[in-house]
Amino acid sequence: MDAGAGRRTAPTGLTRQHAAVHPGGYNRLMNPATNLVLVGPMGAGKTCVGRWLAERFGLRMVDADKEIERVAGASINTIFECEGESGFRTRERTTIATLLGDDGLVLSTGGGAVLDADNRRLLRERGFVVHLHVGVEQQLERLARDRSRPLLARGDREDVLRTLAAQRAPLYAEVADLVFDTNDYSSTEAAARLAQELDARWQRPAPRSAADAAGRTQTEPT
Ligand SMILES: Nc1ncnc2c1ncn2[C@@H]1O[C@H](COP(=O)(O)OP(=O)(O)OP(=O)(O)O)[C@@H](O)[C@H]1O
Ligand SMILES: O=C(O)C1=C[C@@H](O)[C@@H](O)[C@H](O)C1
Ligand SMILES: [Mg+2]
Repeated sequence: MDAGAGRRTAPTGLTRQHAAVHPGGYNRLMNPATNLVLVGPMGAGKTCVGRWLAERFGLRMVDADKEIERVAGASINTIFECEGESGFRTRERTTIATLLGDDGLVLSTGGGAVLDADNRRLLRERGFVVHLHVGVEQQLERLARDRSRPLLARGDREDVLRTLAAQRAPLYAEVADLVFDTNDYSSTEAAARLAQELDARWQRPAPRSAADAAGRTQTEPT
């Protein structure tokens, strides 16, 4: 379900920028990370918008949830059943740390990745972090037919989503360099508008040359 499902007419677009100074000393507005990290609630579009942005910016798309499933050889539902949420969170922490060892990524995180303080620190250190926002009403529409998110099976969906939103809002705010509200856009519109914002605001370094990537300087003999 996509293509503008449940859109309202008034475009709200952007957003807010986070003017905090990074622990490393530089202003977050000039954060020169080579990785783009997407955080936000379930159904914000981290996975589908991430794919589009990776293509647009020539980056490698990685999705933490999918990587966890690949490594475990099991679905997120099964991991929750067998190991509980805490087992899933342990896997999530390891996976994010491993993935962020690399450069030139779009990393789409799971909705609860920000719960862990080590994850929050690493996301900020290793990426330009975009908080994709979505409100609970839109989440309910976008995820109406979804059965792959175990937290949504824990009770009344709206109650669950409102509780998670209240708990997590300060954590998303803590890590975000940029906040982008997706409520009024289809996933492709959101991706295109966010890409424009990133062109203006993300001071990403030039891509490494093939020689750099291979660990040589250009003057060395081949
Ligand atoms: N802007 C949008 N408008 C309408 N539908 C959308 C939008 N963004 C995402 N969707 C739809 O919502 C569903 C969930 O999207 P997606 O999987 O990208 O969310 P997510 O942020 O990655 O969630 P999670 O945290 O659970 O991984 C998909 O069916 C997707 O097509
Ligand atoms: O919001 C959450 O805590 C989750 C979101 C999904 O992306 C998955 O990571 C998992 O279903 C948990
Ligand atoms: Mg996702």
